[in-house]
Amino acid sequence: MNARIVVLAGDGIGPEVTQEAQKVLGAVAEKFDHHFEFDHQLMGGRAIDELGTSLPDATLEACRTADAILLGAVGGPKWDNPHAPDRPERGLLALRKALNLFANVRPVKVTPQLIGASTLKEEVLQGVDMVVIRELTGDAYFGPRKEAGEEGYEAYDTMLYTRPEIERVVRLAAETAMGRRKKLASVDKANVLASSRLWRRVATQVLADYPELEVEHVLVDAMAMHLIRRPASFDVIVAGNLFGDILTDEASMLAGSMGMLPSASLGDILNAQELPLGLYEPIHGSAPDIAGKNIANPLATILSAAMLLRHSLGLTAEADAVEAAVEAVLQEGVRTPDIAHTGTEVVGTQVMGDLVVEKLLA
Ligand SMILES: NC(=O)c1ccc[n+]([C@@H]2O[C@H](COP(=O)([O-])OP(=O)(O)OC[C@H]3O[C@@H](n4cnc5c(N)ncnc54)[C@H](O)[C@@H]3O)[C@@H](O)[C@H]2O)c1
Ligand SMILES: CC(C)[C@H](C(=O)O)[C@@H](O)C(=O)O
Ligand SMILES: [Mg+2]
Repeated sequence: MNARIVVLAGDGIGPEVTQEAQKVLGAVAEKFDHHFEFDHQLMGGRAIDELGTSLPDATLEACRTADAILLGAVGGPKWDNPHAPDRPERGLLALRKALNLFANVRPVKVTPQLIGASTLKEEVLQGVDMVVIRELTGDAYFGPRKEAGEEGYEAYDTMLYTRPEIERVVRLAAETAMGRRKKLASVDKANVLASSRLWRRVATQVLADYPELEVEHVLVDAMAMHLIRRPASFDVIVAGNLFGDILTDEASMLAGSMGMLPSASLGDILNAQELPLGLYEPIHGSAPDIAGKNIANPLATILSAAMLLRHSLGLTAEADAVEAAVEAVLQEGVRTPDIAHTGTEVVGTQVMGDLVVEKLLA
């Protein structure tokens, strides 16, 4: 097949990890006889530096017309000035919103080979295999906001959800659970927040259509605890934008590192007539502390590329092959520093990418 993949490398380790994912996608094209065009576009901090805006019009247009989008990460201390007119992260939020990518799918799977990389006990990690579906275009991220300004007294961000916003993401989570172990946990803070009470009411109504599902409503603070106490008991978790953001960084440590969790940001896939345009990105950020050192773990981005193959290009065998190649490399005890433990061989970002390619082409 022919596909145009927009690559938004971004800032910090973004270019380092997307380079490895592109290498792997190139190997997929070679092995399976596809033609992928990689269309590099500016977004985030570099776009502010070069074009004065975090999401240039040309980038948005290239994304809209692409078959899929692969993103590294944006942001960093260079652009942290609170008085600057634009921020790298704003471009990412604007892109998600413009493409109506309301569901951020974040699978959390503990590979047996990585249990040693975690600080948690083996019996807690055994069998962890969940999908967190994070709502991505609502909540405090997009509600009415007031910045304080230099001498400002107050500032606020409003947690705003509407019924349709909750309905569509909960339905997507329910359908996902129906195709898995039929368990769904919906996260909210309904004991305190009005938006969460609406979330719980709407979720309950939607889930009435799925009597086969085993449903639990969990308060977000308790969820933070349950995630490390009984992670294997979760199948699909659905949460609002902010709670989902925080809980998945926590959940990444079940898998061993932030460098292991991929994600797919999708729109209305339940009613789609054709393969959906999606944005695929690791859940981690631009990791300024390790940028430019060739030590970042590229696997989250490589696994995001596998999700891209599966969801936006419909290439299931190819996606499986990438995931199998990653597993094979881990099986051999090769690790980037973030997931290294006793008895493993430590390699850099580029060698990790090369080894995945090698396994893929073997
Ligand atoms: N999607 C995105 O573009 C995205 C996501 C999260 C954060 N950010 C931005 O990134 C910047 C840095 O944020 P942060 O430091 O809080 O979070 P971060 O995710 O960049 O880093 C947190 C910690 O995890 C480590 N880490 C992250 N990815 C790694 C990888 N692939 N391999 C090995 N270690 C890895 C980092 O070294 C750091 O110690 C901020 O500007 C933030 O807004 C962007
Ligand atoms: C950088 C930031 C806007 C982003 C978010 O909060 O959505 C990040 O943390 C993520 O998880 O993708
Ligand atoms: Mg995050």
